[in-house]
Amino acid sequence: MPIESPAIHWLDDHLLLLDQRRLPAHTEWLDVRDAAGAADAIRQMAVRGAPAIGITAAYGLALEALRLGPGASAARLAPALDVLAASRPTAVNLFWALDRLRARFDGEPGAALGKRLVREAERIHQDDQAANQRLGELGAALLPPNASLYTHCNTGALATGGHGTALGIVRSAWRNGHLKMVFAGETRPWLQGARLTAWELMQENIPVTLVADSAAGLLMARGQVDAVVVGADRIAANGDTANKIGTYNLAVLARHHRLPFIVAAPDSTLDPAMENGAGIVIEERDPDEVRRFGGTAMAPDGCPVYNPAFDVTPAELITAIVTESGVIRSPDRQALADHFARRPS
Ligand SMILES: CSC[C@@H](O)[C@@H](O)C(=O)COP(=O)(O)O
Repeated sequence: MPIESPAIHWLDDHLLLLDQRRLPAHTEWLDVRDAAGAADAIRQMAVRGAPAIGITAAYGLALEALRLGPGASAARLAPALDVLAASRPTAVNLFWALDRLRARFDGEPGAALGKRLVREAERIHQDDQAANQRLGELGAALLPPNASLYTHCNTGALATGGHGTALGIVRSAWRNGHLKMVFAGETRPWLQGARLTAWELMQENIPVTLVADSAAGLLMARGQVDAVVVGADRIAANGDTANKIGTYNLAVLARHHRLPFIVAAPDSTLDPAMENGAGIVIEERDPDEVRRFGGTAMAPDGCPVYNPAFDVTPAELITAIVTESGVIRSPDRQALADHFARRPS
């Protein structure tokens, strides 16, 4: 049964992806037919956000197997796996999803292999939607009544059709009547918060106020924020968390103002093989993302630029990590190990 969601339409032999580089109001679809097309969509951020990247990579590999038909085999899929794995480095969900598909290589090759990969990709997508619902409810239960939240980047349902991760908590809090306001940081340089989060919340009449990233400190100092809620791209075994550039700044501010700093992510974002945040590869992107926006120059041509797409928040600044299988309070190596031991396999 093909899955239909707002931004990823799986149509058996191709994948339609809503192009997130544009304002969602200006809907444009990308028609992806193979693994190279899926990798391109991920690299260019036509599809973005850690869980959506994993889901798209899974469908991309399944598409490749369908394209190979009777010739599909582990050996012939190896180049497609490599292309997808090289698309973006930071979000672990990409590698986790490819591993889940690789685990289905054993068994009959050819068309049967294609069917197994399609089923696994659909399962990853469905599991993610269920995980979003659950973690949204668990996270909302941590908030005070009538909460004003600050969020960063876009962690929403736009890509996967789920509830969202940090925005899953926002949605659940809104449904429970516990949400007063969401401050959405615009998230320079790519402006995911301004373009996507603000749009997404406005569609559901959830109260949102867009702010420049640099306004966060004043808001907190003036008592207008009760908690900061963000997503994650990779969480190391000690709880250090990679997320969109600017997240670390918010965690430092939240600690100074004694505000809860909550990270929301599915279990697929936990990377027990990564000792700590120092080992996480931080993607660096095109300097022109900082120098220009759209067709407009924002800085002198040729101005040297440093454009890391993510940063790492040390675990000691995080109040809780919320996944679909539980809340990890005061995350550290032991708390993460306990979470892994407790969660259903
Ligand atoms: C959607 S889960 C959280 C993160 O993936 C999100 O905050 C983020 O950093 C996305 O980065 P992006 O570069 O837009 O893919």
